[in-house]
Amino acid sequence: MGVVALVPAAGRGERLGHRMPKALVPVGGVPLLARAVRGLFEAGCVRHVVVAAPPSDVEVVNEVTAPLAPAGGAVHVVPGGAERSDSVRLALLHALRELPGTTIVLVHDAARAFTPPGVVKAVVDAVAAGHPAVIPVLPVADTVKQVDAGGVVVATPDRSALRVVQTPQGFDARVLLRAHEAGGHATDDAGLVERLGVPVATVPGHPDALKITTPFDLAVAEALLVGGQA
Ligand SMILES: Nc1ccn([C@@H]2O[C@H](COP(=O)(O)OP(=O)(O)OP(=O)(O)O)[C@@H](O)[C@H]2O)c(=O)n1
Ligand SMILES: C[C@](O)(CO)[C@H](O)COP(=O)(O)O
Repeated sequence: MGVVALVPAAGRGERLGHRMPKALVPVGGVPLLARAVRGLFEAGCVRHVVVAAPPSDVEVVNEVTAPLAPAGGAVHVVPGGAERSDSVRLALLHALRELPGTTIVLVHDAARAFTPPGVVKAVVDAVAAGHPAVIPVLPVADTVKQVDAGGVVVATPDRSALRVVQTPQGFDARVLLRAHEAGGHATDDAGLVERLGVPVATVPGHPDALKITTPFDLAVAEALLVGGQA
């Protein structure tokens, strides 16, 4: 089973508002990207990771991630693109060109630095069991409203049928390639796969797999470390 993980890490982190790219921002002294990559390897089923780095930071990203690879594995770093989907596409093409035998591809945000290895394993197991696309999800805790352009409520969707989506998202490599070859952008890779009409299965996500987006999220991440939870 050839499992390769792609880690889009080329975002600027505008909402975090740090002076360095978000992937390199440290929590407890360790960059978010290094934590995310370490979690992937700790799952025990990933040997190769392809990181899409900010184009001006390829070298530093290489220095940060190269030592994390297990024996027989490696971290490959490629320059990312303008949007997340572009970064994933560039990493995917690199993986399929340089790592023949890749059958399962995970796509994991650098910003989800505290994702438990058990979530990674559950996604891989579900793809290996025959699901072409698998995403980790959580139930929605709050009541959700749909609003119009003016912010006026137009509907209250049934939240029992809604899920919050995390990463890593796992795919049969051929399906993910087809989805990216079809082009376009989506906020997650499952969104591209859905457009092919391919079913996307779900497995339970984990609250620790939060996406570190804002300064508040970074404070939550620091608190998880202090509390010994992550
Ligand atoms: N052109 C881009 C944009 C985003 N990402 C990555 O996609 C993941 C999810 O994106 P998000 O957390 O929203 O990060 P940013 O785009 O950096 O955040 P912001 O919108 O606040 O700038 C991150 O690991 C980010 O580095 C990427 O690889 N290439
Ligand atoms: C892929 C993702 O993490 C799933 O929740 C998310 O869609 C990426 O978020 P972004 O802020 O739109 O880049």
